[in-house]
Amino acid sequence: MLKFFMGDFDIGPLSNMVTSNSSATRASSAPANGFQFIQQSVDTVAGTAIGLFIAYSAYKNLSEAYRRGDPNRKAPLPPSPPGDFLLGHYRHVPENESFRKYLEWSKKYNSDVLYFETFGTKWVVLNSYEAAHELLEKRGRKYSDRPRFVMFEEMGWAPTLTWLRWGPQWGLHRKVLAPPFAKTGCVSFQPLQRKQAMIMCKNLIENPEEWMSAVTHFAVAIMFKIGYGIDVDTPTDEWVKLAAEASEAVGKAGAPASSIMDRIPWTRHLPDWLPFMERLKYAHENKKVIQNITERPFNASMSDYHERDLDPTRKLKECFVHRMYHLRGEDARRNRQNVYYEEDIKGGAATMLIAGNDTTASTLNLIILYLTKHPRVQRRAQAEVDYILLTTGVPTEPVEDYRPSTPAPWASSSSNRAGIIRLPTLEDIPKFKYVNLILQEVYRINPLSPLGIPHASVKDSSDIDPDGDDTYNGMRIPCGTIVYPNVWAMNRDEKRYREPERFFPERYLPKEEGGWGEPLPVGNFGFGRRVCVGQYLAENSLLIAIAMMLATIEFDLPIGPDGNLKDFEPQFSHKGQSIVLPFKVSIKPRSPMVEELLDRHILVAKMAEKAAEDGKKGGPTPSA
Ligand code: HEM
Repeated sequence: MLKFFMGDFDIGPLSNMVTSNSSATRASSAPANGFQFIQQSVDTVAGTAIGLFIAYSAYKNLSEAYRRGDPNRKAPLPPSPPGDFLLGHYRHVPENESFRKYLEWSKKYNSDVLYFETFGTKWVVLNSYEAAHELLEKRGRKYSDRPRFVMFEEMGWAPTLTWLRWGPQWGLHRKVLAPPFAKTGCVSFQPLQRKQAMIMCKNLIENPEEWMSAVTHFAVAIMFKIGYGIDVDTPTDEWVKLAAEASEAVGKAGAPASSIMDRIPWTRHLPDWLPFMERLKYAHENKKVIQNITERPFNASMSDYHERDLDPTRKLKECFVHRMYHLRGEDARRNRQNVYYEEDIKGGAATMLIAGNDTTASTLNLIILYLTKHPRVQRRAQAEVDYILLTTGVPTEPVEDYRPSTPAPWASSSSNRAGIIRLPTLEDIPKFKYVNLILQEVYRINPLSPLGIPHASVKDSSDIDPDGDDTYNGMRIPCGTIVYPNVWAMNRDEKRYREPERFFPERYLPKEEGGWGEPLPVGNFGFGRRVCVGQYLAENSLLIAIAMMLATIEFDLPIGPDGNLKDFEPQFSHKGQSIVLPFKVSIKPRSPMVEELLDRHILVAKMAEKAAEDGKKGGPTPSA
């Protein structure tokens, strides 16, 4: 039976079935001896098969009619590859790297929008920027829902903005979380980001073997401070471990809303030891990790809050949890209704942590990979940083080497040819044009969420169709369909990008500056009304971190056993997020001076932070 449901549907000639059906009718009235029992069983199976065949034919005819676009019916569905009876496309969409398969089908069926269905769960994949822009951005209100993330529910998530369905609770969370991370709002976090960037560079230089921990620490320390007011001092801190475990649990959970539980929700009640329920087992095994990351930092932050609230000499921290509790207290004092419950505060802080730390760290890992593998790009970016640090101006033409007259070869001990005497600041960031192009090229070639986080369509007051179905380029998108933007495919679209597999940051420069004038990549932070809340915060973190690394560090290929530089083929994981797996890299300070420079600046930054925190008691400022 199982094989029947899972396998391709093939029921045999119709004449056999008619015969079997009539014998089924006869057998039902016959006395049951051994032989008749067998015959009865055979007939029952045959009868069931006929019933299923009729149901299947009806299903097929109906869906064919939809596909053809019967003029009396609605527009046809977008094209889709053949599927199985009942299970539809479930078995046909690969669990790993499905974004590649979707692009392949998009070319095969010559359509940028593809349609899939499993047990009544419908989804479309948008393989072009044009489709994503039209549906998710221009018709954003209709496409701002999320599907139910049944697997994540099984993992035990508190209400988090990322997974919330479209509605008042989503609106409330977004209203609270978005303003502090808006372009202007997140300026207040910049001193913290710069301090952590300097600490990261120092850790990279001191312990190059553990370079990935230094990067993780950078991202975790920022999010813990912003969310909970907790200082995460070193890469070996227990909070880093906790955050890394949670990131791994989410990262390996598979693409959001793609498990069998998401497609067929009742399967969540099946035993998790069944062979096809591995992802349910995974959800159960990782429940504790999700519980830890949601509860433990929150409890620590709350006990700090209560201590400070009772002590008139101490100021509350400028963090999300303290700010939200302070506002709750204010509401209570003024007899105002408070709509943000403790669960919401807990969920909001956990959202920031999970959505913000791993994404930033994984992007930095990719940056280090591409800088290491492309020394020409690294040299050009360093030249830009050197120029800006020394002249405080912006290069008027491409700087390949800030001191072209110095004949030192790249990767020599004298790589700090410009002899920098200061470190990048946040005011410098807008001037780092080439550094920003490197970041854009990393977004394009390796989007962290190749299929984004799925949206879903809802009924909208502007709908023409009474069922809330929508039409795009003559194709019908039924109401309630899950929508995946294939960001990976969009950023490899040959109509937009020449040689899409090549890492070439100059492609975005205008033609008169020697570039190809190509558009910046799209979709790395999502689309429309669900676009990433933390985009500006993340970009500020990334740009100051990259600039700080370029100013102080030289990345090179690792040294092989023969003493020469050894090139390598990076390995990636595409389970959930697309990340690069650990690799070896040679990390050296650009000059002995940079370590001292880092030490001095870190000390100054810590003192400034302490002074701000020890200010007189009062609630956190509204922008915190
Ligand atoms: C490089 C870093 C990051 C990347 C690549 C990234 C990517 C994304 C993507 C693809 C989405 C889905 C958007 C959509 O559905 O259309 C998203 C949503 C979200 N991101 Fe980020 N993100 C990053 C950093 C951050 C940070 C630092 C925060 C912290 C505040 C954050 C908070 C969120 C939240 C709360 C959502 C859900 C928004 C909603 O559903 O309404 N992200 N992000």
